[in-house]
Amino acid sequence: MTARILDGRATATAIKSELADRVKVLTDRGRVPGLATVLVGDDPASHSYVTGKHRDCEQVGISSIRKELPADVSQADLEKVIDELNEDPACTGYIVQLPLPEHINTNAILERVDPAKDADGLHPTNLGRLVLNVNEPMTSPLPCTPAGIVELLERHGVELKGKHVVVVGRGVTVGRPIGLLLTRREINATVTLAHTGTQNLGELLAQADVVVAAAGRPHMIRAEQIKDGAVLLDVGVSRVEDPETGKKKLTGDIDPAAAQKASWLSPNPGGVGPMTRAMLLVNVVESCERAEGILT
Ligand SMILES: Nc1nc(=O)c2c([nH]1)NC[C@@H]1CN(c3ccc(C(=O)N[C@@H](CCC(=O)O)C(=O)O)cc3)C=[N+]21
Repeated sequence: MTARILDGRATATAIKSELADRVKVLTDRGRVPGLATVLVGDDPASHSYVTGKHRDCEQVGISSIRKELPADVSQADLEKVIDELNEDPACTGYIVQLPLPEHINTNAILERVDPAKDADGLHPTNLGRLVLNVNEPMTSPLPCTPAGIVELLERHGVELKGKHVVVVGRGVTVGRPIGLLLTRREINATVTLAHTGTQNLGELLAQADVVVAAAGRPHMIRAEQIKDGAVLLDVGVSRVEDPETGKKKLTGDIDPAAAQKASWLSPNPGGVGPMTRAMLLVNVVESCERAEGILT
């Protein structure tokens, strides 16, 4: 068997075209959604991610604001930028690109973001609402990657009800929050959260109907570890040197050979990455709709 592809690019394109219609409704009412990005330092990967987000915005009619700060920016100066965005009516949602430099207190920055403008869904208030299940129906943003994974599976008709999902990775953006979403009653999956300290990962993977690989370890999930017909989502990315060309290339957490055994595969690139970006746009549009009283 060769896995069918969970096509994140095509799905993100479909979501963007739906969003363009909703953006038009807002714009016609005189309210243009605006995404701001805050980028600290000059990491080329972060730059290219942020550029992609601005391109997405343009495609759906969302205006965008780009703030760039030097790598040695002080905590106070970065907080000033956050305060300005919280006040700026042209910015209806924003993200602070992670990771931030070591000298910055990242949690203090994330907490300073106005929860109503939190396009990442990573503000403690919004994560707390996710735990409390109060963001049904949609009273606050969801974290983009978990929401993107659920949307990608739903739009391909992959059933999660009663399934055992093994999540590998405990990061704040994916591993920790995704179980909260997948175990909601309307989705009803069973979730195991594994990480680099898990001793019996092999046993867990052998039982997994769905594997969410989000550890950031190149090709750590191998074909022989997974069940025949498992659904695989390759979320982690690393930049590793290609031994043939000597160039750095993007590598996921799942060994490509595993695709032969899987029923569905979300590839990397082309899977969850574009979905994450699409859900960021969803969060920006919804925060604007909420402010207009269109979404309750
Ligand atoms: N505050 C914050 N929010 C984030 O959402 C956030 C962040 N910080 N820091 C970094 C990670 C990483 N991330 C990606 C999103 C999309 C792709 C993506 O679309 N990738 C394309 C390939 C892009 C390429 O070729 O470079 C794909 O998977 O097909 C990748 C990575 C969001 N992140």
